Amino acid sequence: MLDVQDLSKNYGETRALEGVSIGFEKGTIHAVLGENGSGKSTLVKLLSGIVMPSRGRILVEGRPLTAFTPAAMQAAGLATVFQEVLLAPDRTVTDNILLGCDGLLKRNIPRGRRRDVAAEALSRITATPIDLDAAAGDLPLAIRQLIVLARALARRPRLLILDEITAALDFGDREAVFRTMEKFAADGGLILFISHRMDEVMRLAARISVLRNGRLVETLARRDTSPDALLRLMAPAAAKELAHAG
Ligand SMILES: Nc1ncnc2c1ncn2[C@@H]1O[C@H](COP(=O)(O)OP(=O)(O)OP(=O)(O)O)[C@@H](O)[C@H]1O
Repeated sequence: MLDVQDLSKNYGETRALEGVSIGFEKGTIHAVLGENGSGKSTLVKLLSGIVMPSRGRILVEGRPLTAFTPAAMQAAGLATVFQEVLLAPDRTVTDNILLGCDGLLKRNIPRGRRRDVAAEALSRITATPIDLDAAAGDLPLAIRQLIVLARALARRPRLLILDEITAALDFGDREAVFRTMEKFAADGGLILFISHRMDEVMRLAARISVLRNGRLVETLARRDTSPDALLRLMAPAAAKELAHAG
């Protein structure tokens, strides 16, 4: 469904991503693991059209993308939820969920239906009651995180990129978000899941790609690996130290 081939990004002398090739399959939760600075955010930014690749290709359903802009990525069916919660603080929860939906979708939602569409998107990811008319900026971080996830889902993407989104969530909301992720994949979508948390990765991901120093170390099936083995792939030196300390 999504392939990156020889994908590279340089910032001056820094090789943030170097020759990374990964095939992502539909109906899968695919995790990308790596230490700070390993290139995870750079991969997400490339797939979101925020930065241009220095080299390499991105293919969706076998077709190489020719434009690298957020609009082009959205048109190809990708939606990203970023680590930093980006929303319009003075606008209502409803406005924020429908904000950025493409023009077509906006025109298709009559005024009176806007709140229903927003409520439906939120109900898919949380049982927490959220005031749809509140200014988004006045709400706690966890709620704001759910709003940006609801916004991504309202666009009905085929491919959802989740970049470290669970940190702010409490247990109940996190479980609700996991169930939504599993359903999204079961319905044939692809989730690219960026997380530091090994427990989340081992629980959710069917496939795992490990990055180190901007390079792909390996892509493997979860059933063929273990947290210890993944740690060794992510950071061989640290894993050795841990083993000695133990
Ligand atoms: N805009 C930039 N200008 C210069 N160097 C950058 C820029 N963005 C990232 N880098 C460098 O590229 C490398 C990869 O960074 P990246 O943010 O992709 O890693 P990461 O795995 O996402 O880390 P983190 O978990 O801290 O977000 C790092 O060495 C980083 O310092």
